[in-house]
Amino acid sequence: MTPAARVATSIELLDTIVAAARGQGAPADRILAEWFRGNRFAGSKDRRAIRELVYAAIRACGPIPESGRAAMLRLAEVDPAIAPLFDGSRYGPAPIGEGETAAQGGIAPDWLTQRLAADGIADNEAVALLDRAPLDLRVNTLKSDRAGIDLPEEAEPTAAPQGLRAAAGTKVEQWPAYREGLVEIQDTGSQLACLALNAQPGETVIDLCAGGGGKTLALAAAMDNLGRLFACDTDRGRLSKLAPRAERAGATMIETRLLDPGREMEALQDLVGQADAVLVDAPCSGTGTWRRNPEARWRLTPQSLDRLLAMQAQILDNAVRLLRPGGRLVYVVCSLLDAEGPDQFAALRERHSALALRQLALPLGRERGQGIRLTPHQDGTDGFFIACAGAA
Ligand SMILES: C[S@@+](CC[C@H](N)C(=O)[O-])C[C@H]1O[C@@H](n2cnc3c(N)ncnc32)[C@H](O)[C@@H]1O
Repeated sequence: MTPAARVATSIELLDTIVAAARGQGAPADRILAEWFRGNRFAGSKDRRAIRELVYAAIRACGPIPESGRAAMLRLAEVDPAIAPLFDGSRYGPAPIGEGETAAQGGIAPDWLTQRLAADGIADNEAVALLDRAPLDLRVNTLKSDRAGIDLPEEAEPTAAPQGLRAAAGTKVEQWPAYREGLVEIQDTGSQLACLALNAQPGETVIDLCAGGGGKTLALAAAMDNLGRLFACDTDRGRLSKLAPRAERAGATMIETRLLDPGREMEALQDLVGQADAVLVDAPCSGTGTWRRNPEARWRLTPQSLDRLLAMQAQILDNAVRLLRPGGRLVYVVCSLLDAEGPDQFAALRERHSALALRQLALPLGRERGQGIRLTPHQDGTDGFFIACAGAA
């Protein structure tokens, strides 16, 4: 493909991505993967270039753009290599018309940019939300450890006890160490969220929003496969990804529980008052993960945020019921909005006055409200809020 044809294709893909974001359709990654599958004439260099262009254009727009072309014109404003490719060539985009307008730049839709700024995420902190994420790994202590592992490529230790950072684009999935479960791909912030729970061998631990089990696997390693570890989620598809991952990681102790939304406690009755520790990695707006998922900022609305806030409060109340006396709860969101983090946690402690604040000692992050905030700018991790409370 010519460079101009790649731009034209990227514009078409951006049209699909914008429509999907408006209608809560497929994520950008899936749209790209499907296009690549159906258009084999695009070689690996074309695919890489198109992916780069599409994501650069998504990052360059703040609010959702009118069209793929407007998004690409916005990229042309910040990348001088793009405008000359609007050359009207056979497979290229039409020349830029006089007075044709580009999409608006910025960090996010205006309402969201303002909310983040009010919550202390402005200037460099805001810009860093759209950086490219590094590739972080966690060495699985069920099979190896950071000091002893032999990897095919360089990786620097991170602040997480078993964390390593590889060069972006490293094909970790092709490493024998990955296929054999010695390393997992996991952001340093996620690793620290697991560390905050301080899960110990022999304990009863509940990962209440386990999803595909990224954090569950880290908890199983911390517990050395000893004790009881429950991975719960309302999403059957996500939860079903855990079994093969657990097998690869040698995590043999995990029991999964599929929960019915709105009736979660029915599947958890036998665990009421039993847990030494509950991790609530709650569904959230994901404002801290835009580095990986920049088009997510076009999907969030004030209404969907309100729904998430209600869901988080409900899940936290469920978590409290699972704690044994003296048990602990760690609340995690990969969001930098105070409403989802510090305010949600403070409201939990107001509803349950017997919950005592537990201080966290993490190697990264700064205090925010009653917990710790990690940010891409300050900590080089995804954005997180993490807090811990203990039952009387
Ligand atoms: C942030 S994700 C979890 C990610 C996961 N812990 C990991 O590390 O990969 C939040 C999860 O909460 C789940 N969820 C949504 N509503 C829930 C509910 N009422 N109870 C439990 N889990 C719920 C979602 O399906 C989603 O998988």
